[in-house]
Amino acid sequence: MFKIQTLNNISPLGLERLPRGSYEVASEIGSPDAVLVRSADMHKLEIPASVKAIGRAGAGTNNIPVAAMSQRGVPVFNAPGANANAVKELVLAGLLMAARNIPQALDFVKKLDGDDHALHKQVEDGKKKFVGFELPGRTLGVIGLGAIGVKLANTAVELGMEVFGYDPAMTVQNAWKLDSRVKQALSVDDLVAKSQFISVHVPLLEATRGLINAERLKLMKKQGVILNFARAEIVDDRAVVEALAAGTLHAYVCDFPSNALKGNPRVLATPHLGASTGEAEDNCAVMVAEQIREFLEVGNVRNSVNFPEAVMPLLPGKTRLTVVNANVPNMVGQITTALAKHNLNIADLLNKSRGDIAYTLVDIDSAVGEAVVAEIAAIQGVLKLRVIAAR
Ligand SMILES: NC(=O)c1ccc[n+]([C@@H]2O[C@H](COP(=O)([O-])OP(=O)(O)OC[C@H]3O[C@@H](n4cnc5c(N)ncnc54)[C@H](O)[C@@H]3O)[C@@H](O)[C@H]2O)c1
Ligand SMILES: O=C(O)[C@H](O)COP(=O)(O)O
Repeated sequence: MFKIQTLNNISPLGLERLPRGSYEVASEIGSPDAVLVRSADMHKLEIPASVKAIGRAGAGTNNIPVAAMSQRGVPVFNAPGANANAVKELVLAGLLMAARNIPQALDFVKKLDGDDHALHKQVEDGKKKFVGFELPGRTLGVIGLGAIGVKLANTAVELGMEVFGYDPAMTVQNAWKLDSRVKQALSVDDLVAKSQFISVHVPLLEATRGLINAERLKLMKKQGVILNFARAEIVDDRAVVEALAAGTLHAYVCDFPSNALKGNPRVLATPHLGASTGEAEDNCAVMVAEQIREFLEVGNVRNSVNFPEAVMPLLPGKTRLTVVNANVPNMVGQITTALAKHNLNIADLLNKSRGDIAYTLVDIDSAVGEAVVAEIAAIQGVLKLRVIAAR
C-alpha cells in the first residue's frame, strides 16, 4: 500500500488515478511515500525521509525545495501545459479589461442612483470617462514562450495584435507551435521598448526575480500595460506603483495582490486565479497523479523538473532496481559489478542524467537479495535505491 499526503485540495478526478486498493490518500498521514501539492509552501516543512516523490499539480515549483530534494534523490514532478489554456484565457480577460477600462466602468455602474430615466442620463453622460482602445495593431510583448506564452502569443496574433516574443531557452516543441507571425525580440529590453502590452510567463528563478523593474519600466512605451500571471516577485510592485502614479503606465494587471498594490485604481488584481478552472484543476491532478503512480510502481520518470526523463517498460517476472546517484564516472560500472558478483543477470538497463543527478533502472531476471541491495546502497554517490518486486 502506497501512502500519499495531499497538502492542498487536489481534484478528485486526479486522486481517482490512485486506486484505493493500493493507495491511501489523506492530508494527514504518517510516513508518506509521495506528496501531492499545489501552491502550499513546502520550504519550511519538514519533509519525511519516507517521501520518494513530490507531485506539483500545476506548473510552478518555486514553492518546493527542489534543490534539497535533488540532494535527497527525490524527483519533483509537475504538470507542464495542463493549466496553460486557463491562464491564457485569464490573461486575455485582463488585457481586454485594461484596454476597455471595464473594472472602472463596472464600478461606476454599481454606484448609479435614481429612477431609470436618471440612470440612463448618468450612463450617457458618464461613459466618456471609460473610452478605451482596440487591440488590432497594438503591440504585445510576451516574455517566456513556454506552454502559456505560446498560446497567448498565438491568440493575440489572431486578434490582430503585433506580437513580439522573447525566450532564450525555448523548446523545439514550443517553437513548432508558435505562430510564424510572432516576431522575435532580441532581449528583454528590446521587447519592452517595442511593446505597449507586456505579459510575463517565466518561472520564478533568481534570473527572473525583478525582471520588470524601474529601469525596464522607463523603456516602455507611454501608457503601457503590464500583465503578470506568472509570479509576484517577477515584477517590482513598488516600481509599478510609481510608474502608475507618474502616468507613464496605464495599468498593471496581475494575479498577485499585495499591500503596495491594494486600492490602486489602475491595478487589476485577481487572487491567484490563473489555474482555477475545473478543467485545469482536473488536467493538472490527473497528469501528476499518473506520473507519481508510474514512478512509485515502476520507477519511470516523466515530466520531472529535477530528474531526467527515464522510461523503460517493466516486463513480467523481472525485478527492477531504481538507483538515484551522483552524475559521476563509474557509477553504472560499480552497480553492475555488484550484481555480477551476486550472480544476477541483467535483462535491461537504462541510465539517464540531468545536471548533477543520474538515474539508473536495472531489470534483473530473478529476485534480488538484501546483501546486494545493501552493497549497492553503500556505493559512494548512491542517493536512493529502491527494489520493485517482480509481478
Ligand atoms: N497564475 C497562475 O495561476 C499560474 C498558472 C500556471 C503557471 N503560472 C506561472 O507561469 C509560469 C510559466 O508557466 P508555463 O506553463 O508557461 O511554463 P513553461 O515551463 O512551459 O514556460 C516557461 C518558459 O519561460 C522561459 N524562460 C525561463 N527563463 C526565462 C527568461 N529569463 N527570459 C525569458 N524566458 C525565460 C523558459 O525557457 C520556458 O520556455 C510558471 O512557472 C508559473 O510560475 C502561473
Ligand atoms: O504554477 C501554477 O500552476 C499556478 O500558479 C497555479 O497554482 P495553483 O495550483 O495553486 O492554482
